[in-house]
Formats: sequence, C-alpha cells, structure tokens
Amino acid sequence: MPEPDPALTIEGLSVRLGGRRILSEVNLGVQPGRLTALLGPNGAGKTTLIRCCAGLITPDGGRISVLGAAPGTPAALAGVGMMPQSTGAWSGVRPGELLRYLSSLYGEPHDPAVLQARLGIDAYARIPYRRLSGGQQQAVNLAGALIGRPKLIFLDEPTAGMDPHARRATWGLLRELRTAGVAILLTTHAMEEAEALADQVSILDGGVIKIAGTVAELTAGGASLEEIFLSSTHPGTP
Ligand SMILES: Nc1ncnc2c1ncn2[C@@H]1O[C@H](COP(=O)(O)OP(=O)(O)OP(=O)(O)O)[C@@H](O)[C@H]1O
Repeated sequence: MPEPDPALTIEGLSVRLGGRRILSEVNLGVQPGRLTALLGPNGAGKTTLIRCCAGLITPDGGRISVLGAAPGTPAALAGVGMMPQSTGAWSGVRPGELLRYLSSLYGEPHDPAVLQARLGIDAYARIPYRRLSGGQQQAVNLAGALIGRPKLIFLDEPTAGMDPHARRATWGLLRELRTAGVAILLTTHAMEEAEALADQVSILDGGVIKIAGTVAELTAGGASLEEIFLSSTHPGTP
C-alpha cells in the first residue's frame, strides 16, 4: 500500500529572530498515525518550530505544509490541535466549563466529560485554572488541544510537571490517538517519553537537526537515547 500523504511536512525551514539565526534548513515530517518526538536542549528552537507550524512566525526560508495547507490558514487550523508550553490566557475559567465551551466550537468534538475523566481532571474540574498546580494546568492544556478531534497535534512538553499517574494517562491517550490515525509532533526533555512513544525522533541543536530516525536506529550502536542526545548536542542556548 502506498504511504499516506504526510500530515506535516517541513522542508528547509530557516528562521531568524532578533538578528539571530534560530532554525537552519530544518527538515521534518509526521505521517498520519505516527508520533515524532522533537528533542533538543533548552533554546534549541523546538518551540520556534512549532510556532512556525501554527503560522505565528513567518519563516525566512523553507516550506511547511500542515494537512496540505499553509500554516495558519483556516484549512490548516481546522484540523490542528495545539498545546503550547503555557496557556496563562485561561486564568479564571474552571476546567469543566472551559472544556464544555471549547467542545461547542467544533463539529465533532470529543465528549468533554470523557476526556476530563481520562486525564484525571474530574478531581479539579471546578477549581479556577490559575489556582491549579502546574501539572494540573498541563492536563487541562492537553485536553484543550485534543477536544476538537484534531488530525494533527502539536504538543510542547506535554507532560512537564505531571506526576507519574497523569503522565501514564497522557501516554495511554496519545497511543490511542495515534492508533486512530492522528499525527503527533511532541517535544520533550524526557528521554523515556521519547523511547515509550516515538515512531521517529529528531534531535535539534542550535537550530539544526543533528540526528533523525527511529529509537531503534539511533540506539543500534548500543548507546542509550540519552547518550546519543548528550553526544550530539551542546548545553542549552541562552
Ligand atoms: N521573539 C524572539 N526574538 C528573539 N529571539 C527569540 C525569540 N523567540 C525565541 N527566541 C530565541 O530562539 C531560541 C530558541 O527558542 P525556543 O523557545 O524555540 O527553544 P526551545 O528549544 O523550545 O527551548 P526549551 O527547551 O527551553 O523550551 C532561544 O535562544 C530564544 O531566546
């Protein structure tokens, strides 16, 4: 069977911000039903790449196709779920209300009650967002990214700050979504998360992809993924 069209294609992506080169000639793709983990030290350019895919930053060079459309266009946004590193914008809203409201914006949303239960949000569904712990806020951010049943999901460090229960629940949900054909691009600093979930791993350093492949390919020489990461990257960019 021929490979399906990629959900996300990034070719030769280059970005300059504040007079500095942040991304250089980055190539990356995500197929439907696959999860790509983007790894890299602090400041490597992972969030910048996601912001380009959301149409929030206009690149200086290269091409991005999001579900066959240009980033930020209605056709692209309609099928995309996005979980940024922080969403302070929610502030006073209660998670239960937020998810019900967000679900009303989509034609075929997930059932907010089911998503809420799956991610352990039931326990704090009535507490204002700003009073939640960091890990609880992350779970709500994740639910907000998933509620519209997106075909392509961008998750920027989705499990940062989550306890092991919430992290396992998140991993289980992401595996189910992948099986259902959803394409996922996820950034993480947790090597075990990449090992547990990723079909493909790309390691970014100083805005350049240093290594890409499956976890098995990257670790075929006997080194762990963390050892490969440490040997192919430099300490974080300021
Ligand atoms: N608007 C901007 N103007 C100038 N420089 C920027 C801007 N946004 C980001 N940068 C710089 O781009 C680099 C990459 O930042 P980015 O947030 O993409 O890194 P990251 O890989 O997501 O890091 P982390 O793992 O810490 O989240 C950093 O050096 C950052 O200071």
